[in-house]
Amino acid sequence: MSDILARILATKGEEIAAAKKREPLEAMRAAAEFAPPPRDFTGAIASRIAAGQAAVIAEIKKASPSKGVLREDFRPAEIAASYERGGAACLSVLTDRPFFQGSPDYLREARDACSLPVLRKDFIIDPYQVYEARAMGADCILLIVAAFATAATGRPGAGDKGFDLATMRELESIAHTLGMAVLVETHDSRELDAALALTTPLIGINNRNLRTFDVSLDTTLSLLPHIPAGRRIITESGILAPEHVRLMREHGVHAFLVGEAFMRAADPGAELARLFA
Ligand SMILES: O=C(O)c1ccccc1NCC(=O)[C@H](O)[C@H](O)COP(=O)(O)O
Repeated sequence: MSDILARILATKGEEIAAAKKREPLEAMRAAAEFAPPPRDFTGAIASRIAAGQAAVIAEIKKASPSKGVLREDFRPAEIAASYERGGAACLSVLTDRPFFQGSPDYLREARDACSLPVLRKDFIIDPYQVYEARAMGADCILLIVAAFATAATGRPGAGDKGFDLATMRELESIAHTLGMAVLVETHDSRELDAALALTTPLIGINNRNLRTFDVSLDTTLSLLPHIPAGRRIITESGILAPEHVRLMREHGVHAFLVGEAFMRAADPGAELARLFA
């Protein structure tokens, strides 16, 4: 357990255990029932693409393990409003505190400041976090396939193709029951295979290797031929320049998850409009 993903997952396990003591599962379930109605995350992406535009999931993150602090002047509500003006289809808000300096409050503030659907960007491995996501107002959750590698869960034998597909399916099913979308994230062909065992149409390809932090847009290009029709491909990480957008669109990828390029700009929404003009 020496790589960063393993460390994040170990910390997440402790965090979840503490949260369950503070607020038991039943209470979190009830809170999810009283959350504002979900916004249509998948539909927001589909409608942009149907109109011939890029669908941008614009990320709100203060810091990351690979890059440190990205933005000192960090006001989620203002950033969200700026993203909406700049043409974002959806938002992604980091809620992990220890590694990304995120917060559930940032998600609430961002969602209240705009009309866009919002992804809870965190390391979701337990049903409790899915209810928690809905309770804080999330419209979509992220499932990172690498977090379900049987080596990562420490439950050898629970796996199928090396991944804990049963838990992935359970989390997807809870999210869908609560009216949320699911973005399933992959980085290689084994993870893609596992992702395709879910029913969600939203398949993310992270160009960043979460263990080494290497970023290559070839990751998306190499997995493209293996994704069946009917799934929506979202390229994630390392989109920093108009030529990156052009390259992806030339290969039929029209949905993007972008953080750093926007977070480093004085006006994140204006940078979005410039990058995707
Ligand atoms: O970015 C990291 O350092 C990182 C480390 C460990 C797990 C996840 C990590 N990042 C999450 C992401 O992949 C990005 O926030 C997202 O795809 C946007 O990427 P970018 O546009 O490059 O900020």
